[in-house]
Amino acid sequence: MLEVRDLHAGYGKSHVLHGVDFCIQPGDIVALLGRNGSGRSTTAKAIMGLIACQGMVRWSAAAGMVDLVGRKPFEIARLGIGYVPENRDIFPRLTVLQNLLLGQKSGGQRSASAAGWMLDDAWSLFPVLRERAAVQAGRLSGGEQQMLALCRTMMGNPQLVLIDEPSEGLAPQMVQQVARFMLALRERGVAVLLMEQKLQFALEIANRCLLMGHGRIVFDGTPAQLLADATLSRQWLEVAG
Ligand SMILES: Nc1ncnc2c1ncn2[C@@H]1O[C@H](COP(=O)(O)OP(=O)(O)OP(=O)(O)O)[C@@H](O)[C@H]1O
Repeated sequence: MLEVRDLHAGYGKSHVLHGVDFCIQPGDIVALLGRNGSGRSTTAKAIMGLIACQGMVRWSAAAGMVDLVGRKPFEIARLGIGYVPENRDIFPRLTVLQNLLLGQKSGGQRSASAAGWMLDDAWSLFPVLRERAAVQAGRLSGGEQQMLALCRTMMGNPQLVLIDEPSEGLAPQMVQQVARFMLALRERGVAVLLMEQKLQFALEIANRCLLMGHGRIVFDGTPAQLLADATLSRQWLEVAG
């Protein structure tokens, strides 16, 4: 469904991605792992059209196969790819409900056959959001803001969602809720690309993992394969919880 080939991107003269290759299939939860600064967020920004890039990013949308390179972020969102950036990107002065309804407007078209993601889905996965529906998003705790950011993106009805460091700064109980959220997405056939620093969290929920190093994918396999190779972790990952 998403095929990334020979992707190059960076910031001005700083070349960060040096030919990234990977694929994501429907219902996959793929963890993109690597040391700090290895280029995980840059990969997400390049796929979303937020920074200039070269290479190929093929996406099978409802209308057929399209190349995303050179498209604008709003077009990419409408084609069915959601993005939850590390800073969560919610509107702090709007209420929880207003944030969710805005998310509905920014996403792709709902097909007649697909029920799509509804407010009730957000409420049932994260009941605290319903309780706080009329509260300004800026007044929520960090964990609640993360829940809101995840649900807001889902209101756009993406088939693939790129989630950057969702566990960052969250209490362990909240991290478990985020994990349950991702497993609920998989049940609906939504694919996830998870940029994560916490190895244990990522490997518990992912069915595949990619390791980034030197601006490329240096490993693509299952969590079990990664865990079986201590050299890989030593070489490409920091010790992470
Ligand atoms: N806006 C920017 N301008 C210039 N350089 C940047 C910018 N954003 C990131 N970089 C640099 O690009 C490299 C890759 O950063 P990126 O954020 O993609 O890494 P990461 O793997 O997501 O790790 P982290 O979680 O630490 O951000 C780093 O060297 C970083 O300093």
